Amino acid sequence: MQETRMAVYLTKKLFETLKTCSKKCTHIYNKPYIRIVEVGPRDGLQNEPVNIPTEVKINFINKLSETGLKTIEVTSFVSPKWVPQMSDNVEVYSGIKKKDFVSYPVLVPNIKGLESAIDVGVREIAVFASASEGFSRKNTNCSRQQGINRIKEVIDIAKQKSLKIRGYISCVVGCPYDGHIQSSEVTKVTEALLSHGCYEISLGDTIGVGTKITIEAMIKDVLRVTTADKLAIHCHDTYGQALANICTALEYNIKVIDSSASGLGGCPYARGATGNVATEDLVYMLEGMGAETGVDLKKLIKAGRYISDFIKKPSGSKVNSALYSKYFD
Ligand SMILES: CC(C)(COP(=O)([O-])OP(=O)([O-])OC[C@H]1O[C@@H](n2cnc3c(N)ncnc32)[C@H](O)[C@@H]1OP(=O)([O-])[O-])[C@@H](O)C(=O)NCCC(=O)NCCSC(=O)C[C@@](C)(O)CC(=O)[O-]
Repeated sequence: MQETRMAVYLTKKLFETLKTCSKKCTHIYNKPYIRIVEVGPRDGLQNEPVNIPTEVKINFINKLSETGLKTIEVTSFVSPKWVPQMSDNVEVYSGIKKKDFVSYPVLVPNIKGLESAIDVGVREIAVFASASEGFSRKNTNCSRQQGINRIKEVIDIAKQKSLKIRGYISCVVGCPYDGHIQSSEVTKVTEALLSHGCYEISLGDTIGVGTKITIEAMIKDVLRVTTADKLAIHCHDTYGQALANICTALEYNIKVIDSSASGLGGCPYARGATGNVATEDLVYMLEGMGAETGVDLKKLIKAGRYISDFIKKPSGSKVNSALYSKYFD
């Protein structure tokens, strides 16, 4: 009798242990993977007033390539008259060490830019449209619809060359020229870019005015016409809302997030826009929430510090400021 009771007790104990173990295993082995799209070398540097030597850009990208990031947007093939900082696009793209399994997209506004990108061997491009009329005109010198038509021309050729095509939509909640943007406008542009052939749409809060409420309303509207696996979020941190807004996107199952090492960034044609959310802060937050990013934070901090030291600006990343001396002094 005594032995039977003991056997029952031991069996129960064993089941409890297995249950705990399987819970732990799920936690360890089934972490949700969040893909970070590093935009520092492009969005981060395009607005810098000082001329950054090509070699410095290449070193920065090579350091980022060593961190485990899987997507690094390296430059843009836009008009050098409009964005002089990116005029060394060919040299930057040709000069970087390209790692297997890392994608190095470039921003392309028109066929001229696409042709140059193809000539230098680019495999992935990013096209960009605006949810607002005012920003479209200031940034690309055409109306929103003309911009979408131009993108279609670019995509048609890019598809023939089997390039991957990512799409950006700027000003998804607010525009520096038109003010508040209706979510339905973002949804219309999302639908157009997806139907033309973008594999993913990055929703850009270009001037960082979004809050949980406005970002949530916008995402909900966009999700009427697509699914979360086709979306990414791109938050500038002008009002300190970027991480909160990213958490909102995560709640809606958006698992691709754009960010910029050291929090660099801003668009020359978006008055008042400051940097993107810092990649270091994003990685720290995501890993702290139990997600997997595949990024080595220590290496990332070094890459972020390399570029902010060069441009003689304090790092825009709180995590970089907090951890740099701990790791490297
Ligand atoms: C779209 C255009 C070209 C129209 O600009 P335009 O002046 O109407 O174009 P154009 O066709 O009349 O050309 C003007 C001159 O630029 C040349 N040109 C024309 N295109 C190219 C090219 N691709 N590569 C090299 N040169 C080019 C062209 O050859 C010509 O030279 P010229 O004959 O006078 O000597 C211009 O407005 C432009 O380049 N805009 C890009 C502005 C930009 O890069 N903004 C920042 C990126 S968007 C962003 O940051 C937002 C995002 C994506 O991060 C998401 C978010 O945060 O929301």
